[in-house]
Amino acid sequence: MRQYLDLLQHILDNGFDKGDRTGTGTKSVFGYQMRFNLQDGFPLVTTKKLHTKSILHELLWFLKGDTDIGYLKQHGVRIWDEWATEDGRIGPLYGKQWTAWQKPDGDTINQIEEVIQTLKTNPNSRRMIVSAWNPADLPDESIAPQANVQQGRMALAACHAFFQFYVAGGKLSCQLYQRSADTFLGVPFNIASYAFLVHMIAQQCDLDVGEFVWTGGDVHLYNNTIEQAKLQLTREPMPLPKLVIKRKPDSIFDYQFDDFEIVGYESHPHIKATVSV
Ligand SMILES: Nc1nc(=O)c2c([nH]1)NC[C@@H]1CN(c3ccc(C(=O)N[C@@H](CCC(=O)O)C(=O)O)cc3)CN21
Ligand SMILES: O=c1ccn([C@H]2C[C@H](O)[C@@H](COP(=O)(O)O)O2)c(=O)[nH]1
Repeated sequence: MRQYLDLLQHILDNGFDKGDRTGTGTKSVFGYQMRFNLQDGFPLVTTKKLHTKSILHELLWFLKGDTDIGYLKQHGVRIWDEWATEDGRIGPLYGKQWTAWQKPDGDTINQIEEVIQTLKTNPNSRRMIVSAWNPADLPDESIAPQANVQQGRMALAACHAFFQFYVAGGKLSCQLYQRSADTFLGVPFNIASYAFLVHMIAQQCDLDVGEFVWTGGDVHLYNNTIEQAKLQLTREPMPLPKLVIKRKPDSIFDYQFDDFEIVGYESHPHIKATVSV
């Protein structure tokens, strides 16, 4: 994961000091791209230990169309706790937009299902896109996440907002546009999550995996994660692990946690950081 270390260094060298919604303050650059050839291994950061269980449960939760943190809590995943209402809701975020985008006529669109259908029938299409960026459901930045949810809006505006698939030479690639990127805590999760998703969709469509291209907008290191980023830069990356999917479920919506095994994940120790809310 040299690409990730290069990004940390790039922000330290070129980042502007920039205030932000959470009040923590950041070092920030605008626009950055990383490419991961998924044939080279599964892109899990190795210069700190990642909690893959949280990443995979979160993705399976999105695919369920679920926006209630009950499922995450049941599995001991706490990464959405700070943004949920007391009764566990985060509003119409990823799960809702991916699988049940609201149409004006009352019907809904399952964007994941449609993309898979197109991949199977017309893989040359240049329109294989999923958008979580639904302006009608965006929160008001000046009030708390929970207050937005009470008004029927997203707790946070979608960060991994828009992704596109591409097929060439029998391989499935995906590019994500992430409008806002917490490079220390969020980005390692986001890269691994989309890598899981590409493997799952490739299996469903009988394709090999190609590249995951990560494109970031406001790419920042919160000021309370700068020392942690520097510590990571003193560590040598290790060889990437491999992902094994043990079964081919009937649909993208039928995967279970136990279907996945990460083989050979070696990493340096975990590094603690406080998430900015
Ligand atoms: N500031 C901020 N950064 C984010 O990455 C982020 C948000 N807010 N809000 C919404 C979601 C929630 N996500 C999160 C939230 C917390 C961790 C986190 O604390 N990670 C720790 C512990 C992981 C665990 O317990 O599983 C880590 O060390 O990676 C990661 C992603 C990603 N998103
Ligand atoms: O999947 C995610 C979700 C969130 N983030 C980060 C990016 C920002 O640091 C915050 C969101 O704050 P905004 O003010 O809405 O930009 O969360 C992430 O990196 N990955």
